[in-house]
Amino acid sequence: MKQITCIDDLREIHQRRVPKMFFDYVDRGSYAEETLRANRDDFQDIKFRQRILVDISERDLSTEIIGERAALPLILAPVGSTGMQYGDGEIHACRAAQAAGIPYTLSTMSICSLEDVAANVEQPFWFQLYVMRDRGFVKALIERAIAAKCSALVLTVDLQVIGQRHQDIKNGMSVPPEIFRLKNLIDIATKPRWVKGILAGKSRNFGNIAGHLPGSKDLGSVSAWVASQFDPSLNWKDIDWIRSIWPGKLIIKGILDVEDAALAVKAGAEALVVSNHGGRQLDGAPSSIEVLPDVVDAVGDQIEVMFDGGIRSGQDVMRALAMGARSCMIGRAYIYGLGAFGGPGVTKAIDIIKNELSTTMALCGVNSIEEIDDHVLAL
Ligand SMILES: Cc1cc2nc3c(=O)[nH]c(=O)nc-3n(C[C@H](O)[C@H](O)[C@H](O)COP(=O)(O)O)c2cc1C
Ligand SMILES: CCCCCCCCCCC(=O)C(=O)O
Repeated sequence: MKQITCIDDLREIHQRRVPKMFFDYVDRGSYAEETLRANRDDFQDIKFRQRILVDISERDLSTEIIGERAALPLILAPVGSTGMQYGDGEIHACRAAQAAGIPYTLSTMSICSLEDVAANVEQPFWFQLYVMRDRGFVKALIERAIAAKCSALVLTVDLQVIGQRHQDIKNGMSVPPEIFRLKNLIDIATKPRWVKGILAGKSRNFGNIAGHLPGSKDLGSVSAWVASQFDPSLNWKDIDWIRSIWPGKLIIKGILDVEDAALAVKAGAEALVVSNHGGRQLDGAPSSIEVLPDVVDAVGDQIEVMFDGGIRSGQDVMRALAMGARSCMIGRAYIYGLGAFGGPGVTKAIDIIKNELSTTMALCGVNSIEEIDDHVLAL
């Protein structure tokens, strides 16, 4: 892996090794992908102030994330269908995160179930919740997260309807995926490593939501399935209901508006994630980094503000921290590593970002995460 020097290298290998329908599901965004592009482009407008002759010999990248010590200000974001990128992908990713000393978030839409992951890792992980129409099922799901000793609940609030991903429709990325389409079969035949990895995995279907998947005869579009299952009536009052079941830390993910940020504070969440779902939902929404400073100004002293969207380097993490985020989630960056090499690829992605962050801190003359604020930026 010596030749791999950046997240883009992992992306390239992921693209070569994983069938196109699964790679595109990760890589692409919704509609015209304006927000997907903005997430990346807007980072590039943020420039650093180089500082020299500062003693930067003792740099410390550790920090606190919702009251727990973490080796880095980094969290692996919830990513649905991770186990389709690499067999038992959720377990590999969670192990890599824990070895690196950072939190891992298991998606409701994971392939490995809560129980599979809990049985195969050593420390608690976070669970991400989608609220479905069947509230009895949602309650049971939260209770499963409690039984699995999850240490935080991440409630995702920006996907009660799904933004259309054109490429997924063209590729037959339906529920379940149309792998038996001739084009997909031919593609899969050229990806023996992926097949081997998938066959080595034990989990094959969406482990958390068994009973809510369509039968093979009702094969349908992702949007039709989401419309039939996800609860579009979800609103702020439901937070109390979730709180009545979940006694632990609650993080609200998918905030892009200062008024919503204030409501998240009022709802008593421990943290919020400024996120546009990686440009996969409301196309035409601003990039996450564009709205971050306003959210931090409005609520940053009342709630822990986390950030995601477009992070592909330690420089991007530094930019988000400088703009007021306390920690960052990464989605595609670690999935590219997983698709390329399994667990070691996730470790590689985390290491790349860690080393880039460390070097960027040094060149900006800072020694600790707590020291990072807008003084590191050339404004
Ligand atoms: C393939 C894929 C699947 C995702 N699935 C989920 C999910 O199940 N739950 C969720 O809250 N967010 C999900 N997200 C959004 C991520 O948690 C995160 O917000 C996003 O990936 C951040 O942008 P980035 O990929 O540019 O880092 C998904 C993202 C990707 C790329
Ligand atoms: C077979 C394709 C799986 C589709 C699952 C659809 C649900 C979407 C939830 C995952 C997610 O958040 C995302 O951005 O994708």
